[in-house]
Amino acid sequence: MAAMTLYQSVGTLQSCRNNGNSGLCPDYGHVSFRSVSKGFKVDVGLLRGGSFCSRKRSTCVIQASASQATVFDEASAPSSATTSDSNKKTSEAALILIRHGESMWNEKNLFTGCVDVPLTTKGVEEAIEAGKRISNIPVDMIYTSALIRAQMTAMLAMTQHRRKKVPTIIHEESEQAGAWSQIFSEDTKMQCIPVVTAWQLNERMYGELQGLNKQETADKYGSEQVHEWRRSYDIPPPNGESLEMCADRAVAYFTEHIEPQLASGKNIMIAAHGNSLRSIIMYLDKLTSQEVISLELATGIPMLYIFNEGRFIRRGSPPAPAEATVYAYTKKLAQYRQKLDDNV
Ligand SMILES: O=C(O)[C@@H](CO)OP(=O)(O)O
Repeated sequence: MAAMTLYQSVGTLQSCRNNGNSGLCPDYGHVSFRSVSKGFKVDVGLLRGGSFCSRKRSTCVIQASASQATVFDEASAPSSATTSDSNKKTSEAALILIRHGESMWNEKNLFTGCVDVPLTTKGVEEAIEAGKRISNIPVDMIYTSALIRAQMTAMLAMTQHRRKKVPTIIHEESEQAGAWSQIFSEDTKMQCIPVVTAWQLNERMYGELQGLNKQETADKYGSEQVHEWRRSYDIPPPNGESLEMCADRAVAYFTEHIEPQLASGKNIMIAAHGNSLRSIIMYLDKLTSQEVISLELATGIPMLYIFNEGRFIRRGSPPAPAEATVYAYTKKLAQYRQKLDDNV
């Protein structure tokens, strides 16, 4: 597809429809809009990452290929942006969040929490599919929980990345582990992506619900009680962690370790869990303890944020390569993708 890529002239976002709200779209979900470029109309159909649409006077550049079109927002794009994986010239960086693919206990409908179970075949496929969605987005560092389902997801997703860097787990559990996993070639190091594993990103500890069947538990205690344990902000399951307690460690880890990397221009992927990611999204999107109740994350669907000038801008989930949709890349991300296309 590389040769088919073309840049059309700057167009103006003319209308944006979402629940009848012309010109103003929420940060979530898909929106459809039409863009009018000088002299000709372009119907670009679906747009993901509604933050692009939130400014009525936004201008966009349309990059079209035979299979898929991408759109990026000129207004938010620094002109000095480069196409390197890690851009030190601007503070913009990509943050990808992925909930692991289906695990063997998701399949059996068991409360899992911190029990360390692997992915199912479906989960493996979801992780690979997630990788295809982010295969054009730069990744300089990966953070995963200490649990195998998140680590499998990160590794499988990266097998699909077009840059073909190798995710390499950092072992710092002992001095010897660090020493024995050293790489002695600078060139090889440049082709590696460090993977940091952190227990703080683990799923919330589900206490005495771990290993119980979710349906049977709802039948026994009532679905309202079980929903409260599963989705409320501050009510913990018996001897387990509430979302608030989970946030105390997951969000603290994010702000202490991951945010500084983003601020230095590093593009980051985090592979973690339904509830540890809910707590991080609550922080990123400034959700209230009421709003977070209805936040549900699907397995294996990556979500992209742009970190710019200390702010997190939600961009939704990048489309799979086969999807005929338009995605609101930033200029920097569009240039990165273009560079990958040029090197094919
Ligand atoms: O069992 C778990 O650990 C979690 C995620 O699968 O369940 P829930 O959907 O209740 O957050």
